[in-house]
Amino acid sequence: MDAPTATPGENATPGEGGWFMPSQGASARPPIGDQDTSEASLRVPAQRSAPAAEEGSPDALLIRRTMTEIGPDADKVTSYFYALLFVRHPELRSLFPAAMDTQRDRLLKALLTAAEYLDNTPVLVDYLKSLGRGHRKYGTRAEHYPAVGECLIGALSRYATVWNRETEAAWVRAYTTMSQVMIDAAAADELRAPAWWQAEIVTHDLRTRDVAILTVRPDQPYPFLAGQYTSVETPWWPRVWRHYSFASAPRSDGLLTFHVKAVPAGWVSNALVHRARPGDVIRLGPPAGSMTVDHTTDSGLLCLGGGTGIAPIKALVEDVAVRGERRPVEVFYGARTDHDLYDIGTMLRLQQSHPWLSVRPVTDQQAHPRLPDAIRAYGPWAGYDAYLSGPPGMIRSGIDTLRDIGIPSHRIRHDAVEGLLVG
Ligand SMILES: NC(=O)C1=CN([C@@H]2O[C@H](COP(=O)(O)OP(=O)(O)OC[C@H]3O[C@@H](n4cnc5c(N)ncnc54)[C@H](O)[C@@H]3O)[C@@H](O)[C@H]2O)C=CC1
Repeated sequence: MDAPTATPGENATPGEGGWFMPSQGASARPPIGDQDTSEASLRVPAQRSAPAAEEGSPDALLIRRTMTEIGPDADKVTSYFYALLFVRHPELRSLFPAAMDTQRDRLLKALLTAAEYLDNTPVLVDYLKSLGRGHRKYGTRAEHYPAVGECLIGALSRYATVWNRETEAAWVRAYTTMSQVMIDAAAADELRAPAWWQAEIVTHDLRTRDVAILTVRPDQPYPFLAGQYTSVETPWWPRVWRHYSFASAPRSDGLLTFHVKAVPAGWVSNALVHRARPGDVIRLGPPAGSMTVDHTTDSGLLCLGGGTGIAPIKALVEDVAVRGERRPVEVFYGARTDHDLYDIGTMLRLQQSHPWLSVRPVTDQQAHPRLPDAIRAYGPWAGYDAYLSGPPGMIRSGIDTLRDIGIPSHRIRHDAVEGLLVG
């Protein structure tokens, strides 16, 4: 779930949620969890404030009212939805992971996103197109959408306080329109890209006890932009997908790099860090995300990368270097301790090669994060575009700090953080 945000990481980047979304993940990613949380959470249209409850088209008001009503029963609605789906359409069960526990909150998150942006067509359409393309890797087909819609409405109608013909009609209209955008986007994507890529692990470099840098070779060309992320499925957890940002700009040899941190309950991350070896083959979904460099300007880039969040920041730096641009790029690389600065050597080498780049490591002091605040000691930052990547808390406080020092919201880019979406 990726959206138009100018503000996401299992190094994971923020998360993908779906109407119909076979992926697991604890909540709130991006931290969203496996970091599972991590990955899940971040990807949503961030940086826009939610409309006031009373604003909007009649359908949007009805849909938001249902969402508010079912809020306290969100878990029950989701469980009931999947129960209906698998009883009425048992053929769809195989599209989902064996363990559904972590999958369940995805549906509601996607609904919340859609409900929030119902009247913001460009945002919603971009979001749904990305979702539609991303669903191809699950084996989702056009004929599955009506089945999902029927069970969704069955679950909502059971738990909404007010459910009448008007409410149902609003949901049917909204679901029909939205699912058609997803179906069309998937069909268009089918003409130009595979549903997924196989990628062989060529190197596996364990940098700390729990962070590994993996380089993989896709089986066919994999077009993407620096700053984007993809979803990854390992052979050990079929149909469980997690998001990871690309840690390099596109390379002439076609190889892709990921930084992965194993986190408690992070199935995919743990497998990638502790089990994966060169020769193993993983699957990749399509690229997504809008935290990319605007090459139509020469503004400076102020980049904050926390922990494995340094991965897409490194890709952005490489992107600027490849283009031969000489715009100032200032990177603040945050970590809990010096030991956690697992890629500082690479960043300092980049700094040595590029006079326009400065890299400043920032470590916590007595367990207190110093990352967003550290930028106050430098600057001025007028004229800079800001890029944030790391844990959700860092992104949130980074946004506050950046706004506080006068960087307007439209110049702050990051993958989506779940909390920002609903908040
Ligand atoms: N595109 C993205 O946004 C990406 C996000 N990530 C996410 O980054 C995270 C990395 O995890 P770790 O390496 O364990 O990071 P970590 O928990 O060790 O923290 C990294 C840095 O962020 C700071 N930080 C953490 N929480 C903060 C808060 N509430 N306020 C201010 N600063 C805070 C820490 O002080 C440290 O400098 C994961 O959640 C991962 O999903 C990873 C890759 C890409």
